[in-house]
This record gives sequence, C-alpha cells and structure tokens, in this order.
Amino acid sequence: MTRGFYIGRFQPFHNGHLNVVQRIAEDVDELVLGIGSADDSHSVRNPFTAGERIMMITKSLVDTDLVTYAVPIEDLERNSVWVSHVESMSPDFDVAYSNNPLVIQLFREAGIEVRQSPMFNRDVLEGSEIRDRMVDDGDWESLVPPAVVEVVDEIDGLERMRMISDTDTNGI
Ligand SMILES: Nc1ncnc2c1ncn2[C@@H]1O[C@H](COP(=O)(O)OP(=O)(O)OP(=O)(O)O)[C@@H](O)[C@H]1O
Ligand SMILES: NC(=O)c1ccc[n+]([C@@H]2O[C@H](COP(=O)(O)O)[C@@H](O)[C@H]2O)c1
Repeated sequence: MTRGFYIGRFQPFHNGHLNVVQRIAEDVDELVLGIGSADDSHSVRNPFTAGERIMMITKSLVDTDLVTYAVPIEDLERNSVWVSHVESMSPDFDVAYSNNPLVIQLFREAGIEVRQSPMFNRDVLEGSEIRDRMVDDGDWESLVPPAVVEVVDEIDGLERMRMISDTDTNGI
C-alpha cells in the first residue's frame, strides 16, 4: 500500500490540480492533500478558508477511485522545521508531489522522495489567472470542477473576492 502527499494552496482547486490527482492515482493507493497556508483566508492570494477548500476538494474528488484525506497545514516562520510540522499533521506518506522549488528542497533534505508532475494547460490553469477572472466576471467556471462552482456559490465567494479586491485597490 502506497500513500502520497500533494501540497498546494488550492485557491481555488482547479482542473490542473484535478489532472495532477488523476495522474497520482495511477501511482498510489491513497493520497493526502495538504491544504497549505491553511491559516490564511480573505486575502487576494488566499480568498478561501481551509474549511472551504476542504469542501471544494472533497466534493471534486468524490468520484475518483482513490482514498483521499484533506489536511490543513498552517504556515510557519521557520522553513527548517516545516517538514516535521507537515508530518505531525498528516497521515504517514511514502512520497510527496510538488512542483514548488522550496517544497521540493525541504522534502528532499528531509530524505523524502519527491515527484514532480507535468503542467497541464498552465496558460489558463493557474490559481492567479482563475482568481482574476472570478473578480473580473470572466469565464472561470470552465477551469474548475463543477463542485467548486457550487461551493463558491454556496459561500458567496465572488462577492467576498470583489470586496477584498476593492479594499486592496483602495488601500483600506
Ligand atoms: N495547471 C497545472 N498543472 C499541473 N500542476 C499544477 C497546475 N497548477 C498548479 N499546479 C501545481 O499544483 C501545486 C499546487 O499549486 P497551487 O495551489 O499553488 O496552484 P497554482 O495554480 O500554482 O496557484 P497560484 O497561482 O495561486 O499560486 C503546485 O505544485 C503547482 O505547481
Ligand atoms: N515555512 C512554511 O510555512 C512553508 C514552507 C514551504 C511551503 N509552505 C507552504 O506550502 C504550500 C505550497 O503550496 P504551493 O505549491 O501551492 O505554493 C504553500 O501554502 C506554502 O505557504 C510553507
């Protein structure tokens, strides 16, 4: 039995992340999704809470043939102890998945195998691009799983993002 660990901020969980999970499912029996920067929300880069991201991920993966766990991981001031922090919060895992250079470095220094995945449609499947479209009334719905659209609707997420964006722009 192999268990993987895939870390991201998932702001929001999009079709690029879904493709990565589907690819990882070919390698492992179980997957922990680490919800990074779990302590941040209501900001331009991190509009959604950890709980809201858990809803997006859990509902999006309900039909995936993989046992998954979503685990919130708060940020720390000290990179040197971040891997221990992750391990203290997560079910044990055998291999980590990330394309983030700092994450790769920290896991490798701790002796944990890291696998990178190819980027899918990165010109549009990128959190910042999708968040911009959500604020600007562009087409974002086609870039995320349908369950994410439902969650954003349930929490009135677009209204929140526009408020945050206005506040940020006006410096209030
Ligand atoms: N389109 C994609 N294809 C494959 N991997 C992706 C894609 N988008 C993001 N990833 C990877 O998923 C992990 C988590 O990414 P993250 O949650 O930061 O999303 P992001 O799209 O890069 O968002 P942001 O623009 O907010 O940083 C990272 O390792 C990232 O490289
Ligand atoms: N010191 C730390 O708290 C630390 C170190 C490395 C990565 N992280 C987090 O891991 C996540 C990595 O995800 P992304 O690949 O989506 O950036 C982010 O939430 C990032 O803040 C935190």
